[in-house]
Amino acid sequence: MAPSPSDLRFSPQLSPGLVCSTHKDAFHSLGQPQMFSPDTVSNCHMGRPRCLREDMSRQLNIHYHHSACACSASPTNLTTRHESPASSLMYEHYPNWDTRNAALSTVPDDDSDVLIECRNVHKYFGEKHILRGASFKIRYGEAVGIIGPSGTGKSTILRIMAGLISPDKGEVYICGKRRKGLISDEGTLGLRIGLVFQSAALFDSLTVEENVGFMLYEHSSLSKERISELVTESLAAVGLKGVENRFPSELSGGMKKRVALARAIISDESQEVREPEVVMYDEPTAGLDPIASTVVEDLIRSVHIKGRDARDKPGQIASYIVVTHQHSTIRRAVDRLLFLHEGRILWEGTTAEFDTTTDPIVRQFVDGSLKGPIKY
Ligand SMILES: Nc1ncnc2c1ncn2[C@@H]1O[C@H](COP(=O)(O)OP(=O)(O)OP(=O)(O)O)[C@@H](O)[C@H]1O
Repeated sequence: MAPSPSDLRFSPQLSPGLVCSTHKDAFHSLGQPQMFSPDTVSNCHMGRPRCLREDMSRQLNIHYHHSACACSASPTNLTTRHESPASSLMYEHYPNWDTRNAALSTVPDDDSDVLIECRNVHKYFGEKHILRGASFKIRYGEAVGIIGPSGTGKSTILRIMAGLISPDKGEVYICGKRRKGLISDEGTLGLRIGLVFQSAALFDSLTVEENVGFMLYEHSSLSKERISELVTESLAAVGLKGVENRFPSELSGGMKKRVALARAIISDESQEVREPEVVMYDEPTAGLDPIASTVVEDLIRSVHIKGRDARDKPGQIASYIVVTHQHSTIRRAVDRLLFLHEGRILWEGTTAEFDTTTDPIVRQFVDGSLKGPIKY
């Protein structure tokens, strides 16, 4: 039954044109205080009160533009959280946003949780046309696997999403905003992206502590002591203790992967706004024995927002993407799969659908059969 106005326990006054920084949607108040039920309010991934969805608003008989959703935060609430006026919050995240036209945004309502989108991405290496129109979306809260035959461009698409290389054609959108250059060329896009390389890519001449805290030592205003504490916390989250002073050469392969993960998840607490984070793992279990693989697969799950880390605290990673060839990793560490073939997404579905698909190419991959359309 739809709640009646008497069920509503608080009534923040909405500010015309205020943008929900999570979903880039805007609402226009109708010149009157609007009523919201606490039931409709939850925290978005930026830690801010989250949008009301359109269906909920209909139920509550709240009127606003049909394609927009309403951020339930009051200006006061936002001011308190971010120490900036609500209006400047909007410009901080969406400097080109036109408040008059905000509700006419073409961003569809059901794409409001898309963190990364690749649209028709192409990449050449010399004469080789590797990516040939890869298009897909990564949504908030997802655990996505990218699979497919060798050399089809899986690592390349990760590096493009991470902003390490540019596409030759097509676009990458980060939280709805088009990425224009490489990660080093641009300021914040509202999302942190971590890439954990297959090799772990640790600096051999630096200790574990220096490796994990590298970005903070280089770029944050935090004290050395505080960074050291954060490094210890980050290592604890991946189940490592007392290894701060070791060098990478003194670690096993599985430990190196954990250290690389700790480096990906450490966050700069001196930043005013904590952005959500997507972590990408390039073959995280390659070269590990089956038990070490299981440990890493569970670790990947544990630092996700739907998991609990080694300290039994909720994970911080909004979404993650795993490139893998390992069937155990496909089944244990991800929920949705993208099958990349000849530079395009040929198939996508859940891990359960992967097992039952009749697509001949994907089927051959599932079965590991030599018979089928894929020839080596
Ligand atoms: N920097 C580069 N310069 C030239 N060629 C490259 C470069 N990076 C990748 N390639 C080529 O692009 C193709 C795709 O490479 P990529 O590593 O993305 O494939 P993959 O699907 O991840 O393969 P695998 O499953 O074997 O790891 C390969 O032929 C590779 O040799």
